[in-house]
Amino acid sequence: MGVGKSTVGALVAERLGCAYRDTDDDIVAEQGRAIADIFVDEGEPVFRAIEKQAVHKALAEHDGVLALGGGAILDEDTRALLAGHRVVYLSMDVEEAVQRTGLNAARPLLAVNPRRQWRELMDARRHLYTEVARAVVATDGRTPEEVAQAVLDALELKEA
Ligand SMILES: Nc1ncnc2c1ncn2[C@@H]1O[C@H](COP(=O)(O)OP(=O)(O)OP(=O)(O)O)[C@@H](O)[C@H]1O
Ligand SMILES: O=C(O)C1=C[C@@H](O)[C@@H](O)[C@H](O)C1
Ligand SMILES: [Mg+2]
Repeated sequence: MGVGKSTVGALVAERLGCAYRDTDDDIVAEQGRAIADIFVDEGEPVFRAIEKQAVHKALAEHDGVLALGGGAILDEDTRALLAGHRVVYLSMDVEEAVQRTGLNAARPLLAVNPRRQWRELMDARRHLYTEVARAVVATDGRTPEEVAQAVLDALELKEA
């Protein structure tokens, strides 16, 4: 969460000359409300069901760079579907995470105690991110442009 999936995803797409899409944006557009509102109104399980559908739709329709929501990999079917794709896990340490996300209420799962909640989430998820990833790219101390270049290098892709 807040590692730069949207920022870096858009930059990578620009460099490759392909389309960029973000499943969080798809969900907001389709639902006509913010992600935080879906969490508050209906709870996380309903959000995850909406997210699963959005990710599967985007993977079927879209050809280019796709940024996923941070929790999309919690779903087993989604992880199986991702196995056929060049998945990049962007990583960062907790201090960088707190700096990038702050106390931003738009990220409901970090709204109360960001440092502790981020650590707990990562302890529960790290193995899943690693499992689906073809490449792991550390983002700490790197600008978004440097991260985008590291992604292209890790996937052995050339700029268009
Ligand atoms: N490499 C970087 N260095 C410093 N700041 C960054 C970097 N990448 C992104 N940021 C900043 O961190 C914040 C989060 O970035 P972004 O929204 O792209 O993350 P995200 O992974 O898409 O988050 P979410 O999980 O909420 O979708 C933004 O303010 C962005 O400008
Ligand atoms: O990591 C997560 O669980 C989330 C990440 C965001 O991209 C959003 O999908 C939402 O805030 C949940
Ligand atoms: Mg994002």
